[in-house]
Amino acid sequence: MSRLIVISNRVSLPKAAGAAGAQGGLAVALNSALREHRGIWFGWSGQETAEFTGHLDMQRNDGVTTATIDLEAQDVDEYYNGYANRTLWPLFHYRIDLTEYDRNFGEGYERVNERFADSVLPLIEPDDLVWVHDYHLLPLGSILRDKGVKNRMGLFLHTPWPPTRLLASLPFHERLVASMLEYDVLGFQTTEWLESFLHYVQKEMGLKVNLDNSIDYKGRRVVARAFPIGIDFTEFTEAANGEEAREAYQRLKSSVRGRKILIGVDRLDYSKGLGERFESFSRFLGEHPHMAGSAVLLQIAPPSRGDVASYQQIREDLERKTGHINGAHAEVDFVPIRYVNRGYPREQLAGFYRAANVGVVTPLRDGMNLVAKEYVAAQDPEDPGVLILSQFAGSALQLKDALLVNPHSVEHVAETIKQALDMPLAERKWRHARLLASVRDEDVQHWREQFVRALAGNDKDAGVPQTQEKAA
Ligand SMILES: O=P(O)(O)OC[C@H]1O[C@H](O[C@H]2O[C@H](CO)[C@@H](O)[C@H](O)[C@H]2O)[C@H](O)[C@@H](O)[C@@H]1O
Ligand SMILES: O=c1ccn([C@@H]2O[C@H](COP(=O)(O)OP(=O)(O)O)[C@@H](O)[C@H]2O)c(=O)[nH]1
Repeated sequence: MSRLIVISNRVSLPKAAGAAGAQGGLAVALNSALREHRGIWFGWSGQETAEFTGHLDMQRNDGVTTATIDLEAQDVDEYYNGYANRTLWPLFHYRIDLTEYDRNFGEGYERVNERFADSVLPLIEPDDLVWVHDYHLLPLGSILRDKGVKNRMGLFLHTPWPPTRLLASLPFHERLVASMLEYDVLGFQTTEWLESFLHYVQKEMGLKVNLDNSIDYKGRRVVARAFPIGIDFTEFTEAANGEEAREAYQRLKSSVRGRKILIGVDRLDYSKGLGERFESFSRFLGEHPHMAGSAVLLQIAPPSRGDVASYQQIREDLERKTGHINGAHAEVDFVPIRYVNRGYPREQLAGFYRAANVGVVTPLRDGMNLVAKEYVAAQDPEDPGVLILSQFAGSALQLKDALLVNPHSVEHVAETIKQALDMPLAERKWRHARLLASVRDEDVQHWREQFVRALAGNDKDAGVPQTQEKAA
């Protein structure tokens, strides 16, 4: 079996992990994938230095070998806060109004991708498979090719891929996409993002897409497929049955004194639709006065990317909105929205999910959304909660038995909250059983095996998830 070199923007180091839960779905998925596979995980340490040295910090923790570099402040500013999170992230989440185009960001992005390439190069051996992750590193494969790397290389994009007309607003978009065609495998979360990508290469680059969705480019064949990411189902269900989860469950249950619980768990990001969610809950409370006082929304929202202005703005907006809604609906012994700006370890989250009657996952756009899958995995099958899920999350293509909503429609989400709280046990059970089968069968191991098989070049039909195929 070939060794795997995994490269992502950030590597989650147990020692440097900081606030629990702030790491997001990518780190969670890669940690569990790498524990299964021999190899190295390379990326940024998350630390800033005065000057870039290229020093590699190698560590072995919990069965995973990591190699990290520090970046200098200007790199972090222009590459991570700049091009990655002020240009590509909003654009890929259809927020052209928040997308900033700044020449320095583009230069910083290219400089850091070069630095990544130079630093990881000595670690790559001839038979290694190189697996690059996400929008931070789209041109890395092409830079490595220029430096003589002949290995099989793949890219997995964790975010949506935008429609062609949106992407065309990005200066030098052709160059960016052409650089991606130096990979051997391009993986997307869903068939929807895959189709957008293929549309772009046909319409903007005039390339032909073969029947198996491969593209012939400069004498090489690039395979493009959907590989929906999953959770580590076994690990998560074990956590959900553990002592820490039980304590968290009790703590939450006893604090609400018989009221129904709705739960949201999201990085504090404008793509997660938190403002619309709070409005919907407020509308529900206003429309059903007899139920006001009998349901609580617990929103866990660890701060994310706090140096970026749009994230500071959404934080302020949500604080104002929560204060306003709580002021309007609170009683002396009851506050309807518990808004918590900190992260929790997943063992505790599992207990909170299990205690909640309704999981509210309503992003305006999301590559996948692992919280939706974790909520399902944490339920008691004999008395499960109900998942309300945005039709614009990648996970909606698999979790079709959730209550699918349009998160922009406050009316629709408010009605769906009522439907979820009123749902009879029999319906809750059959919906949950189907959701659970999908979360269990298309887990993170399945995702990794499918991608690595395609990367190794010995698959014929890998990567087309059964449930998504039916939807397409
Ligand atoms: O590293 P950060 O800037 O703190 O952000 C955390 C991660 O956010 C994004 O996660 C995506 O990956 C998830 C797993 O595939 C997926 O479920 C979710 O829909 C995506 O938004 C980002 O893409 C990652 O690179 C970040 O690490
Ligand atoms: O307090 C928290 C909040 C989130 N998470 C984890 O962060 C991940 C979020 O992944 P998701 O795909 O939902 O969204 P992303 O943040 O990657 O956009 C999930 O595994 C959550 O369990 C966590 O461990 N603690």
